[in-house]
Amino acid sequence: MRNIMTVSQTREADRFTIANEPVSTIDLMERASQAFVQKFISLFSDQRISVLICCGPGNNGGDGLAISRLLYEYGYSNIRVWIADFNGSRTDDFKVNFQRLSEIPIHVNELANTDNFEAIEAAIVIDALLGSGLNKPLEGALLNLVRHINASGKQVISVDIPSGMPADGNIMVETESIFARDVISFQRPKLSFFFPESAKSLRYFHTVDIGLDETYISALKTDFFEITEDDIRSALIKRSPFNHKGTFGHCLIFAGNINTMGAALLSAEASLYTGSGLTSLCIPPSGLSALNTRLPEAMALEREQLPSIRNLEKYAALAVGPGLGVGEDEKKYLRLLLNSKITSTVIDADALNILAQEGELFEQLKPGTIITPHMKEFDRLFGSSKNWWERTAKARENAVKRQIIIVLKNRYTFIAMPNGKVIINPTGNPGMASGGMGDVLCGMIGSLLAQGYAAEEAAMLACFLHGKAGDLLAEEGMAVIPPTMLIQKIPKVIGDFTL
Ligand SMILES: NC(=O)C1=CN([C@@H]2O[C@H](COP(=O)(O)OP(=O)(O)OC[C@H]3O[C@@H](n4cnc5c(N)ncnc54)[C@H](OP(=O)(O)O)[C@@H]3O)[C@@H](O)[C@H]2O)[C@H](O)CC1
Ligand SMILES: [K+]
Repeated sequence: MRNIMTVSQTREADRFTIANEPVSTIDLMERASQAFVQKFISLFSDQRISVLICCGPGNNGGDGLAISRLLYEYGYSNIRVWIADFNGSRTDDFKVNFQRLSEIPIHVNELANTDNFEAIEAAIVIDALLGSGLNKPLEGALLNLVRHINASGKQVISVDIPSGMPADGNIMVETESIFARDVISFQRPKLSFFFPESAKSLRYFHTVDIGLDETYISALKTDFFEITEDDIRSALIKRSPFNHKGTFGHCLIFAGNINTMGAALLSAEASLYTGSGLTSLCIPPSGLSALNTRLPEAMALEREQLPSIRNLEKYAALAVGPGLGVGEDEKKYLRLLLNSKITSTVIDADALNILAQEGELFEQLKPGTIITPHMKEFDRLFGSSKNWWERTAKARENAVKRQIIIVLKNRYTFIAMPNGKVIINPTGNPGMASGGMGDVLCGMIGSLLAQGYAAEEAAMLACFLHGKAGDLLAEEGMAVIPPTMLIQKIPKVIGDFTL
């Protein structure tokens, strides 16, 4: 896991690195600027491109000045610099870089404290106005400059973070900032980049290593972690020669209704392709011929038969909810299943909507149960929130209080764990935004639970592999990814990490 630092922890890591490496602050700034420039060159290799670098008075601006000099040294000659120093005091390292820049022929314009800014001619704007030192919302001339840059329609590349964007996740609806196409962020992504409200401030982010002490950083106590490929490699168990279908468990999926049988089929197919030894799908009779035709590997269990089954614990895991409906029969059977001896459970979609209506059933969830709400389902369960920061806080609080795992689905899914940590899944892409993707995820989680993975691991693995399968398809040129196509990719993704 890669821990995500807060701004104050980044400052601590700075201080530790400066004292212990040791390295001077000005050399660290140079290193950060070099790292930025290397990434910039990989994005824009044409040295004739015109670049305007907008610098504030702090160290973010100091980076901007160093970046201007370095770009010039790398052959980018069409460079101009604007300094927006409206009332802030210049930091020492800003002053050093200002002096260094004066020794090379780059046009520097110190902007007056006014709202009258000249038109931006350059093709690219590098935004080094404010970084992680932001301590209040933008206002006055600086806010107008930010609006002027945004209105120019030019491609903006931000240094460390879009100016005006708070870094630690609590982004208010009214927050205004630079809108950057790319952000080149130092050492770690900022927590805010993973929150949906970040969409108004940036499109892509890249993280560059500036040589802060990693041993120190990984020992910092943080609440948010990002899943890495190494985590997946070490968590996924390789199959052994003497394994048999019994080794990989039996997943029972309770899903589907007359008009939403497809959701049940998607979950069952995802369970099969994720590797459970056996998959049974519990559906109404109207879905039986579809199941037998489409998924010969899966077994059918008619819904009405549920009460007569004495040994439900033969199912190693239970996945409930996709396309289920919220009628009285569904409520009755859901209650029966959640009260059964099956201990590994994932609850999705309509089963969550039933829980939102049946408070006492929700209160009785077994420890280690996984719930997978999207935003609307989450708000139905836990009440509305004014922003994602508040919603995430509620997810953490409830995961701890109820000792359950809450998979709060989004572009970057947040997995709130019973120990209070939030695990962020980095995989996935906009091509996956279609109905049915959640049903696939639910089937994958059920399958991993059936195979014996602990609930925390099953949630983390399923989210990562699900997004990764989508990413592989995107790399193959798929702009739109139908869930059935994603399912086909799951065995390959698992193979990439285990074979
Ligand atoms: N380890 C690293 O990641 C490194 C990062 N570097 C770069 O340093 C910046 C952070 O630099 P810092 O000087 O701390 O802060 P900023 O440049 O972001 O801000 C400067 C000052 O601006 C004032 N401020 C804050 N909010 C506003 C606002 N809304 N409007 C106007 N002015 C504002 C504030 O000063 P005050 O006097 O108001 O307190 C800030 O202090 C980081 O982002 C990186 O780019 C290093 O270069 C290398 C190591
Ligand atoms: K910035």
